[in-house]
Amino acid sequence: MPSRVSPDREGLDAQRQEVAHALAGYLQKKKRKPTSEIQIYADRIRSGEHDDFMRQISFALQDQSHLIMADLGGEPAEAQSPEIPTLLLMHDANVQHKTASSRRGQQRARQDSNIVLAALDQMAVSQKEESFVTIPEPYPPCTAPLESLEVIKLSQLTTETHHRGEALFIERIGPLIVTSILTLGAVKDVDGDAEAIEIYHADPHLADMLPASTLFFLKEPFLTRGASGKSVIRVDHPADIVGIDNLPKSLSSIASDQSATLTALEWKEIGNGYFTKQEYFKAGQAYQSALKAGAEDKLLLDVSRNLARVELALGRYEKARTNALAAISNDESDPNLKALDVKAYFRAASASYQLRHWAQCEADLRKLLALSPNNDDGVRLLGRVQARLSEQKRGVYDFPQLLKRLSRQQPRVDIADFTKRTLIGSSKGRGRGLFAAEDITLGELILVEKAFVATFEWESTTSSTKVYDVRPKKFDGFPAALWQGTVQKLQHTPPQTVAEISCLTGRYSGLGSKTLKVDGSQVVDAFQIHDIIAANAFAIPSPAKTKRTEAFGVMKTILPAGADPTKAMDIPDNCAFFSHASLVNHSCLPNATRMFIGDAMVLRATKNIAKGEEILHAYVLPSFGVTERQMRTETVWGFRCDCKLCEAESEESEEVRGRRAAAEGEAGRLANDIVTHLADAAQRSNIIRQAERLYARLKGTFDLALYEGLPRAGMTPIQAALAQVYCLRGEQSRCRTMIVDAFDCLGWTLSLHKAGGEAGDLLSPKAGHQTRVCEEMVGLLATACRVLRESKKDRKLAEQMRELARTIYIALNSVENGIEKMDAELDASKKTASLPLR
Ligand SMILES: C[S@@+](CC[C@H](N)C(=O)[O-])C[C@H]1O[C@@H](n2cnc3c(N)ncnc32)[C@H](O)[C@@H]1O
Repeated sequence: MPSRVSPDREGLDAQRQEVAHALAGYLQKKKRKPTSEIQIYADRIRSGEHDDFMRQISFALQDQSHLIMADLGGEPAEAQSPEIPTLLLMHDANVQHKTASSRRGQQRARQDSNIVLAALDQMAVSQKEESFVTIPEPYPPCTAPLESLEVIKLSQLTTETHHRGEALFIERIGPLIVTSILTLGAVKDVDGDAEAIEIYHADPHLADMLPASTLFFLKEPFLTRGASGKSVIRVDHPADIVGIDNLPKSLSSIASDQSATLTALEWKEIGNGYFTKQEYFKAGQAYQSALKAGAEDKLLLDVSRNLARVELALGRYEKARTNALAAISNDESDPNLKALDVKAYFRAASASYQLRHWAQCEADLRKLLALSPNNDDGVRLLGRVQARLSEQKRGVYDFPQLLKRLSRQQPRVDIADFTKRTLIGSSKGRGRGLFAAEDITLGELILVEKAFVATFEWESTTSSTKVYDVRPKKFDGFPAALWQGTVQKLQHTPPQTVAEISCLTGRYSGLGSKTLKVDGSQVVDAFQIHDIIAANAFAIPSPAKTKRTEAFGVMKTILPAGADPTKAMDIPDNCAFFSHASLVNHSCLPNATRMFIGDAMVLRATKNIAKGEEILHAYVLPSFGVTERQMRTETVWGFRCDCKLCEAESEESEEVRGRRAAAEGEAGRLANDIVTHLADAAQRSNIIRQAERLYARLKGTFDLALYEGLPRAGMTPIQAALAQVYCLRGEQSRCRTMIVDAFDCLGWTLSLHKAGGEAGDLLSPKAGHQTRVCEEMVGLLATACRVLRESKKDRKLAEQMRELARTIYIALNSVENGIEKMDAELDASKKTASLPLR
């Protein structure tokens, strides 16, 4: 039985049998009589139905299926298949979705508030138990102003219908229950008819925005089956909810409540009371009411300044800046007003800093310091913003210091982006891409970017959530907190940034890059953001892992997020997404490599890149075989790579690829043993001969004409191990030959004959194809340095190898931390030192 399932049609029949067999085997092993549903499910697989998620079932099972199969053959199986329950959930979700769709357009039954409220708790429990959310067929947010919609009652709603051109005017009743990324509640209309409501990506202050008994509008409502299987009104787009605070003038009579009876001063006092209690949302509402009540002159300035402070606390930086500027009197004759202007400028500057508008922040601070040159807060913030401006301009960062400051409490960095070395352009067959705006040398920074949103597993219980997506009928893990955080942040983001992010690739294009403010809210299409995240999110290591770069060894590059199709639910819990870096396209022969420091991505050149060349990194590591690489890129990102490496590998027969995979596995294991016990291995000729035979066997699997100029990465571990052994045995010539050969296999020409002008001159990419640098190169160069030091005339060359190793180390790690270990080992006893090359 093959351990990997090939996705082509031909193999499907055999796979179907295998999966059905595996499922039956699993049940047999568990001595469980198949429930009728499982039986039906297995039968359907067997008979060829369900082809659409056949592949997923295979993927889900493939890791376990060999164990299950072994079990059927009488071998004791160690693991049980955790995927079976997932398969069954997927099956249920499918059935429920089909049932719901068949009810489209049916009349809704009238319900009493008590019935709906009684069901609410039960709905929350079942949602928690199942703990997955369904993504329906995407539908757009309402872009029509409220005034243009016809108000309807709950009784007019029909099932599985989007009520376009209509709006509900409803009252919230009972509690709001937050489960994963959705908030459950209940509403009733003027007739006392009630219904449950499910709000996705709700504003974190929803309970304050819509306290119980508050009336609000819901634009273009959608009645559907909820997560619990019961009927609910589902709200996916936050802007579809319009509170009566936000009503357009023509409808404002609805909101004529007690706000008219209090004075602006009274509202300000109420706001201050809330502010003292740190109830910022309510404080903000009270200050808004003070403005509506006609605050004037000094009161207007005070309220605006206070509102700016509240908006800063709520993370609504654009509004914070607008209010701070509205609070400036420009009256320098009155020392009190002047002092208050200093405060307002500081709030404006703080908002600009958070918006990452560095030049604007500096300008705000200059105005502040003109009024009060020694203002401590102003001077301090000016220092920070000048550091950001310098990072943005020069791309100089104190990476070791940034790493040192990272912790679970502080996983984000305070830095500016450095993107000016790249330009957005069109990449043939790949959509948009990033291109070098100037020549970039191996090891240099290409870009540094802080994530638009980053989420860390310990910050949220919903960092990843199981999701059933009705479009591909796919049940998978999804970085739900990142999705929710992004939808929420976009509500309060300047339109230009919203447009930039909305331009990113996603299967469903929704509103595209159109930015719209309707009824006081930024309209964000939650489904569009879902698909953008699916195609553009990156998995990021936790700070603890990032700090491991301080040890000698190169941090593992982690694949971009998006469910790995070979492992359902295998999604990383720390995720981020970047507006600029997301534009980098894939190649198995990349010229860039990335690493993360907290929530920042650092992209470096792994070869010399000429101005105008496209920047490419590997979404999937080239060390996977071509079948696996293409299956991954197709499933997650919807494209098939057509690089030279994929082309060459595709031309090879299955037999050759299989032979190579087997030899690579054996060679990798032996190389690992050798470098772990290097001194011992160097003494044992039989091990050396075995390694040499394996090396030759592996080499023999490559057709050199087909691989002309292309890397053969699988050879590196055994070559590196042999180079070290030769070095330790004093076999200088063989060691040099092996190192040069190893570089050749990686796609580089390394000159080990005479010192060049610069260390970099000794290494050049082979003609024809792009190449990449990898961690093993550092070890190979260190071995080269050691072997060259043995000969007096090669001392200069030895030091150049060391320098080259350092350049590559930094290209891969971004920090020098840890390289000193290599230096120390090189300087220690020449004979006994061993380098950790793994
Ligand atoms: C992270 S985005 C990269 C930016 C994207 N090209 C754009 O225009 O927004 C990933 C998407 O780019 C495209 N892409 C990336 N690398 C590609 C490649 N080697 N060949 C074809 N399409 C590619 C695919 O559409 C993929 O889903």
